[in-house]
Parts: sequence; structure tokens; C-alpha cells
Amino acid sequence: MTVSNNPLWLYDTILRDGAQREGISLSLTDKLTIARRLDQLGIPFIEGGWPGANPKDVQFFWQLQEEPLEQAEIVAFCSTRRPHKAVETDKMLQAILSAGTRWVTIFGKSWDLHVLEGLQTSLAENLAMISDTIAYLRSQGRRVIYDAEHWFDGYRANPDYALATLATAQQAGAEWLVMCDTNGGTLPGQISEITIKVLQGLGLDGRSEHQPQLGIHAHNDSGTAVANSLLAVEAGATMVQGTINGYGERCGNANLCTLIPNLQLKLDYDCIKPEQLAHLTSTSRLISEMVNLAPDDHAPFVGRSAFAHKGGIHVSAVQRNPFTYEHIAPDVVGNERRIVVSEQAGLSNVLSKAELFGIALDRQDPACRAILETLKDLEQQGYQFEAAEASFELLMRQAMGDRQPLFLVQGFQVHCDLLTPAENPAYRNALATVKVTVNGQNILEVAEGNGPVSALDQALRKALTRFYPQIADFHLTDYKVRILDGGAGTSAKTRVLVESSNGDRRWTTVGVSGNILEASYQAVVEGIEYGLRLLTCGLTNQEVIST
Ligand SMILES: CC(=O)SCCNC(=O)CCNC(=O)[C@H](O)C(C)(C)COP(=O)(O)OP(=O)(O)OC[C@H]1O[C@@H](n2cnc3c(N)ncnc32)[C@H](O)[C@@H]1OP(=O)(O)O
Ligand SMILES: CC(=O)C(=O)O
Repeated sequence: MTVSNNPLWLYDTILRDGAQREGISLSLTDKLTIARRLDQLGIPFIEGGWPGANPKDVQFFWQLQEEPLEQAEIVAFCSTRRPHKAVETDKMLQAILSAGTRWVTIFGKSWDLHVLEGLQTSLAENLAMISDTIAYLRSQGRRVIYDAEHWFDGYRANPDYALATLATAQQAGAEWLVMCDTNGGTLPGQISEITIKVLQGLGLDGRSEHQPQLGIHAHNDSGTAVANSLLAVEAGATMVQGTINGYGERCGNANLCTLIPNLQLKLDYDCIKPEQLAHLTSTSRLISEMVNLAPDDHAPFVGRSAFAHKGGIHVSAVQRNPFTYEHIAPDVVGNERRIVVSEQAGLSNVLSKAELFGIALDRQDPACRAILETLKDLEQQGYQFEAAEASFELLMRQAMGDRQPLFLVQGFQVHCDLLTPAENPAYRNALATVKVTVNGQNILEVAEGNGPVSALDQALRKALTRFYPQIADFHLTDYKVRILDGGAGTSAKTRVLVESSNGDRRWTTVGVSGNILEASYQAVVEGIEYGLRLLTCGLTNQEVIST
């Protein structure tokens, strides 16, 4: 751990509280991989789990005893002892000792309601549970973080008793007193006020190494977990608990991907090194991949859209000086600026894309305005190019006279047979016929598919393979359909987005028509054309698939 002038201690609990989120289930390997990634990111405290609660968490701590982390303290979590039980015989406390960590986090009750109704014990016994547990763990050589569960609710209900629980933890030897907004119902103003009263009530200055310091563990049920954490810090807390991407029980925990840059870049706390901060975005994405939840494109700092500029006015200004529409430089957190094309675009968006695509285009060139007008006209018809950059590049190249036809589809037909025989689930229920001209040769080809779009794609690729054998590596990887004017019923316009891949790159094309097959055909044909141009004309801008 680094010591600095304005230290702020980060504590990630994704492996424990994050795993309490509905929909997340981490394997042992996932937990180890995430722990190592957080270690590399420079998080000083990583809560690894509750060793007494399940065998996976027991194994996790054993595994880390074999191969320790590089810089982080791995922390084992547990409750105070059970009412009227001895600490020496409490299985949970024995399990937390077996975890072999230097630091442990113990949670205990602050709210008289929880003591009386949840634990069904007396207020005095709860104080004894806190005191005995912490003193026992200290006697066994452990350093203790005390998580005061329901701290803010407890303080509001009975401030004297709530403060007595923290004073008890302090006297028993806890080095951190963490105020938990367990139900996530507290608003920012109350956080500041109560944090200041706690420091006064316990006679702490909030910074001395010789006294316990305060921490904050905020849940996001009111949508204010990040704000609450920032205000607790400004009021004197020096530890922030949260999780990467804000995963956690119910609505989640305070999102460290938002907190870290705010604390470090705006409030000037020393959290992690600048070179570690530059891995924040990749860490966020890796972890969302590991927990199998789609990344939030609009997440502050790390979302794909966090530095995406769509409005023409914004793009024009950002190209002159990025700080006109960006609160920080994206690369500081490992993110990137993106320019999006749509009906909200101006010439600056078109020029920016031209540069990205390697197309020489000048603002004064009439083609530039013509491209913008075509873009707006097509978007008015229902096309959407912000998600289909490959189609936009083809549109630009067409306008620049740089799109010689590689093949010409003369026509196609599709037949569907919806009665899949029960005894043969692999039966391909669609048949497509295509007529294509390549290099002056007419080809007629037929193929089966699982559905009409697949059959059409297969037939086209079959027809073109003899001229372009690389097509064998192309695949349709995603297919999205959107009805544009639902009120028109079955004659509504349909927009189809098709994502294609050749194994190491992927690209998206768009088609729009009143006929879903026609819209699919446009998107599929452009997808194949784009893939061929990637190979034959050296296009390089499309997304590289990481392996
Ligand atoms: C605020 C938080 O997020 S705290 C962390 C919450 N996380 C989890 O609960 C996930 C892991 N939990 C588990 O695996 C299980 O709940 C276990 C192993 C901890 C306990 O399982 P069980 O013994 O079957 O008890 P169960 O889950 O039904 O009930 C919880 C027990 O803990 C007791 N308890 C709750 N808080 C505390 C505390 N701070 N100190 C001591 N005991 C407590 C309850 O009174 C109840 O005990 P009782 O049944 O003897 O009255
Ligand atoms: C400890 C904890 O997770 C909470 O109080 O929310």
C-alpha cells in the first residue's frame, strides 16, 4: 500500500456484496481472476468473501494463501458472534481465522430495531457481541474493520445507542469504523450531517493514524450511493467501500468506477496511480464480461458513450478543443472519444468519420455536404447509422466515387416451411435462391437455412465463394429487428441491423424497408460487401475482436 499526502483508502466488495446481486454467480476461478485484476488496479483492500458461509469462499482464501496478491490486502468478512455464544466456539469466527488474512471485516448491528427484532436479543448483548468478537480477533493477531450495518437508520432512530456500538468497536480494537447505509435510503445532506456528528461524538479527528478512522459503505437504493460516499469523504471519512460497476445487493453499491476518478481527479485524493487509473475502463469491461452482464454504455467515465459526441455543435467544438464538451480527458481513465453520425450530425461529424476511414475529404468539397444531406435523408426514412458504421462508410465511399461494385444481386427468392418435423429438430426450414452477377458471369445458387435471413446469407455466400474464397470465414453474429412505425401493423417499416464477423473483425450494416426480407437483404448484402472490401481494399477502422 502506498502512503501519500492526501490518502483515501479504497475497499472493493464485488466478491462479497457484488455477488449478492441477483443474476451474479461467480465461480472460484472468476473470483480469483477478479481479485488479481483489482490488485493490479491498485485497490488496497479487496473483500474476498465470507469464509464461513460457503465452501467456495473457503477455497478462495486458501488459494490466495498459496499465491498471494501483489499489493492488496485481501479481507475476510463475517458477522459478530451469535447472541449468548462464546467466540471460541463460533464456527464462523473459526472459519474467518482459517482464511489466514491479516485483515478481517466484521459487521454488527447499529440499529436498536435490528437488535431487538432481527437478532431477537438485548441491546446490551449486542454490545457484548461486538466487543467480544473484535477483541477475540485482535487477540488472534487480526486487524479489524468494523462495518456498522444500518448505521444511518440506527443513528436516526437512537443516536446514543448507535454511537455506543461504534465506541464499543473502537475500544475493542477496530481500526476502521465503516458507516453502512445498508438499506440505501439516506440522502446526501443527512450523510454529511451524521458523519460530522460521529467524529464529534467519538472524539475523532478523522485523519490521525493513532485513532480509528471512518469509512462509508453506501447502497444505491435512492440512486445516491456515489454522492453519499463523496459527501462522507468530504465530511471526514477516509475509506470508501464500493464495487466496480456498482454491482451489489438490490440496486447495488457505490460504483467505484465513478468514485475513483471523482475522488482522484476532482477532489485531489490519492487513490491509485495514474497509470492504474488508465486501466479503469478495461477493468470495468472485463468484470462486466466475467459476471455476464452487458456493460452500461452510458456509465460515467467508463461507458462506451461517456465520451461519444453526437450533436454537430458538440463535434465541431470538441475538434477545436475537447474540453468544450468533455469534463476530463477520456484517456486518463482508459476510455476514448467517439464521434457518432446521425441526423443530429453536422459537417464536423462527417469530416471526423472521413478521417477515421482514411478518406480524403475537405469541408469545402461539395461531396461533404452531399454526404451529410444523404445521411439526414436516410435517417428520416428510418436508417440509423450510429450503430451501423460499415454502412455509413460504404455510403461515403459511394459519394466519393470509390465504391466499384464487387457483385450485383439480380434477384432473390425465399421460401419458408414452418412445419419443422418434430422428429428432426435440425431440419432447416427455409430455402433461398439468388441470382448474382460477378465479373460478367451470372450465377444462380440455392441454399437452405434456419430461417429466411440465414438461407439468404448462405445462398449469397455460396454464389460468391468461388470468386472470393475468404467469404467462407464470414459469419452473421447478430441480427436485430426494430419496427419503426408500430401503428401501421403488418405494413410497418422495419429496420434491420446485421453484425458480421470474419473472426478478427466485426462490422454492422443496416437495411430499411416495409418488407422485413428486403430490409434484411440490404443489410446482409452490405455486410458481405463490406467484409470483402475489408480484405480487398484494406479498410481498417472496424472493431477488432479481442481474443
Ligand atoms: C448487510 C449485509 O449484506 S450482511 C451480509 C449478508 N450476506 C449473506 O447473508 C450471504 C451469506 N449468508 C449465508 O450464507 C447464510 O445466511 C449464513 C451462513 C451466514 C447464515 O445461515 P443460517 O445460519 O442458516 O442463518 P440464516 O441465514 O437463516 O439467518 C441469519 C442468522 O444470522 C444472524 N445474524 C444476522 N446478523 C448478525 C450479526 N451481525 N451478528 C450475529 N448474528 C447475526 C440472524 O439473527 C440469524 O440467526 P438465527 O437464525 O440464529 O436467528
Ligand atoms: C455490510 C454491508 O454490506 C451493509 O451493511 O450493506
